[in-house]
Amino acid sequence: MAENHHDAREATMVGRRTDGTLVRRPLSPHLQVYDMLQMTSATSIMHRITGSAWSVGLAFFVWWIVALASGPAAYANVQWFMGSFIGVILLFGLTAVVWYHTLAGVRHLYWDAGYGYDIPTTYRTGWAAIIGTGVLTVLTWIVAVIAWAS
Ligand code: HEM
Repeated sequence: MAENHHDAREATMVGRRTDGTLVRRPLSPHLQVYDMLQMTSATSIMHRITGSAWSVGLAFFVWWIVALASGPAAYANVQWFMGSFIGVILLFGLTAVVWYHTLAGVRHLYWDAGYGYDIPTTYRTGWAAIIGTGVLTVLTWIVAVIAWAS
């Protein structure tokens, strides 16, 4: 496995000068030189995915607001969909998406202030964002269900 990575890297490091002679030039590391998904890359990828998912989720929010202004029939459609099995799964997923993106965003603010760049801290804050997402998502739904039932 390690040898394959080495070969791939060697291959990309060889280039040609304008006179045709070979030259070995340094390139910044790319995907093929990493052994596995690490906390740094995994949390970064999830931040971008949740940012995109949040943008899509906003379309549902707009649907809800427009329906609210359009009258009872339009609003009933939204209520029906959001209360369906798929609607509830979607809203639950969106809750997790929004919490993760926000917590990872706060992690960025911490970095922007100049802290938390060492590997152990990166792992601690990464786990905090992941576990925090689970806890806050469940708490949000407990509060929502209590509010709905009362
Ligand atoms: C309506 C709410 C939001 C939407 C739709 C949204 C969407 C996005 C998207 C699509 C990206 C990826 C951009 C890219 O990779 O080119 C992104 C990145 C980012 N978001 Fe959000 N976001 C929202 C709220 C927030 C909040 C509340 C925070 C902070 C608490 C935040 C912090 C960040 C940061 C720091 C990045 C850059 C991450 C990086 O450089 O790797 N976002 N957002």
